[in-house]
Amino acid sequence: MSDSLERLYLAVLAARDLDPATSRTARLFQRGPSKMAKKLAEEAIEVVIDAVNGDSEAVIRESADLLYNLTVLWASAGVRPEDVWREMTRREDMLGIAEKLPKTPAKLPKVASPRMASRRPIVALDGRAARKRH
Ligand SMILES: N=c1c2ncn([C@@H]3O[C@H](COP(=O)(O)OP(=O)(O)OP(=O)(O)O)[C@@H](O)[C@H]3O)c2ncn1[C@@H]1O[C@H](COP(=O)(O)O)[C@@H](O)[C@H]1O
Repeated sequence: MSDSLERLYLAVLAARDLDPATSRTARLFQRGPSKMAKKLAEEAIEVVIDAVNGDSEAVIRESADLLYNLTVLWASAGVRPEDVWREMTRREDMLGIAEKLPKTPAKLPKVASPRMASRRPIVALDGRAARKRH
């Protein structure tokens, strides 16, 4: 799946400077991040509605639209797909599955995953402490 997203991301980058009259992506870049964010939020809501209605075919279609709008917003924010994969790997190493880190270090597993055992321990900071570090 990441290959498809990476190909889409490159296509979005290539379309950014096309004619907004014929390219939806160029039009989104012309209208800016707030329009991109609005479209992404709309797609997320469409996925939610279709999932609640049990319409899995619609969930598939709207999820593809959601991922498209997400890659457009990534490109606009200067985020690359590999940046997101790296964060997901970091979480997977920390917790065994790619999920959000607990807010407090106390909830982190005592024993890191085998992959982490050989690495320098990552200390997960709560939001305040992390902000202070930068
Ligand atoms: N992968 C996509 C892609 N997925 C979804 N969409 C667009 O996103 C829309 C889904 O959003 P909506 O449901 O809001 O559709 P809509 O109601 O027509 O949108 P609005 O009228 O609200 O703007 C679809 O109708 C598609 O036009 C995409 N548009 C472009 N791409 C790819 O992006 C690249 C650049 O294409 P252009 O933007 O056409 O240059 C190419 O590789 C394309 O394949």
